[in-house]
Amino acid sequence: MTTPSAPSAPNARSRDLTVTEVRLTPILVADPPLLNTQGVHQPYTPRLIVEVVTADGTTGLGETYGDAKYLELAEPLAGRLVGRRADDLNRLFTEADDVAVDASRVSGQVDVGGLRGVQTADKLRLSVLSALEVACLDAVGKSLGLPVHTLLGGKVRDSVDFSAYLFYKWADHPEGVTAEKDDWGAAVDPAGVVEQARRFKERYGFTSFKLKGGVFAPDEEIAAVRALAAAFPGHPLRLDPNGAWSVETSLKVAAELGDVLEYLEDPTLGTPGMAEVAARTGVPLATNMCVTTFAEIKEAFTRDAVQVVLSDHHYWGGLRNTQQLAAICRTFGVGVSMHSNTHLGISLAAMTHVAATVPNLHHACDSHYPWQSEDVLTERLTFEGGAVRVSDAPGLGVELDRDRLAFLHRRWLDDDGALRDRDDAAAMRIADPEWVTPSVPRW
Ligand SMILES: O=C([O-])C(=O)C[C@H](O)[C@@H](O)C(=O)[O-]
Ligand SMILES: [Mg+2]
Repeated sequence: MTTPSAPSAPNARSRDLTVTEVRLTPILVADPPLLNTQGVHQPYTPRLIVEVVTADGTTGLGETYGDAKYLELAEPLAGRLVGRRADDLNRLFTEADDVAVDASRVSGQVDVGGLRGVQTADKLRLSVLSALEVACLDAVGKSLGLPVHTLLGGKVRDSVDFSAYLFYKWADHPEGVTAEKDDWGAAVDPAGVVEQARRFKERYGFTSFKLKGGVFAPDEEIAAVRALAAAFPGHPLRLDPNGAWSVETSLKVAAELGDVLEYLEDPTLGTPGMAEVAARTGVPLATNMCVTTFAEIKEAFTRDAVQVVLSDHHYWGGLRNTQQLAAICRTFGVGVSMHSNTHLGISLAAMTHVAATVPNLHHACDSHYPWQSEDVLTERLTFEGGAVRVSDAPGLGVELDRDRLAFLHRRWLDDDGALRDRDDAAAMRIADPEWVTPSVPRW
């Protein structure tokens, strides 16, 4: 018997995954005047771009929130990564618990900008670690010639469905505010929402629609969803007022729209309220506000408060935690979908890789990406038939455009600090000086 000759051993240097440098670049990216229950999006929103460089010369990319509270943590957490291998992630996450979080950043209350549930020290750390994890996985994948989904155990689908994320919006940011012009026009009534949906479908092929609600009185939003149902019969529809309604209002909306909604998202704030609504309606409830940490799962699932959890690798702490969340949901018979804040192509690529590995992802994912005219990639990701193809290229399969990154970083440097923290209520006060974040329930 002949012994097959051993495959040539990889050049050890070419596989040295020791992290030698982590580059953190805060940027400001253009954002249209999208309305939500707290106010309106700023003309530019902060994001943080992370580059992890390994000793073999590979650079991995990650992206997360860019507000000051995340930047403060990014430096010390990145420091923990330098000198460690990029595939030594479990220990990084464990040791990250020692990194102190400024107590003034942790209110224990619902996040003021971004509507992502309660603020905790752990969640702040995880929001930064997620970008480090994604950048490490990108670097490891590039170095080994493997796509990120393979590092996560392999894809179970070749493309990931996304839904159109409809917003009430103004045509322009308030007069006098420096902003990029967008070509979507205004959407402040049912006809405007239907027109926006039509354009989403034409441009990207989306076949399901989510309307961000909590902006107008519930009857107006019910009328908008009814108009969508009439214009797009049979298309899954969702409405998300970010907890702006009382239990009784939630039940009224559920009764009126029950025949056309795929699910109602965070109609009311908090697990007890969601549980009460869920007990009194057959319409499935989804959340990215009352289940946003592992600690919140037990109460919500045992009370049957939510039927779908919208995962988000940013605040859940990365792609592997997203898989763990999906496994817990599967155990409890709870559905999984995906939440999105304003994000760029690095995050869309990361979302697509992890979504491709989750067997029980039965709903189209949210993505703000179509609203972002700017990116830091050499090539934008595209939606075809409402879906993003899962890349089989090494790592995430995306490439950084350094000139674009430098341009968007320059914008951040030039800002006087007014835009470096997302604050939708402050942005609204420019148009309406009397505006205060509405107390909930608003209706
Ligand atoms: O599903 C959600 O709740 C969101 O996407 C929250 C976001 O912050 C959205 O409301 C926004 O960007 O205005
Ligand atoms: Mg939501």
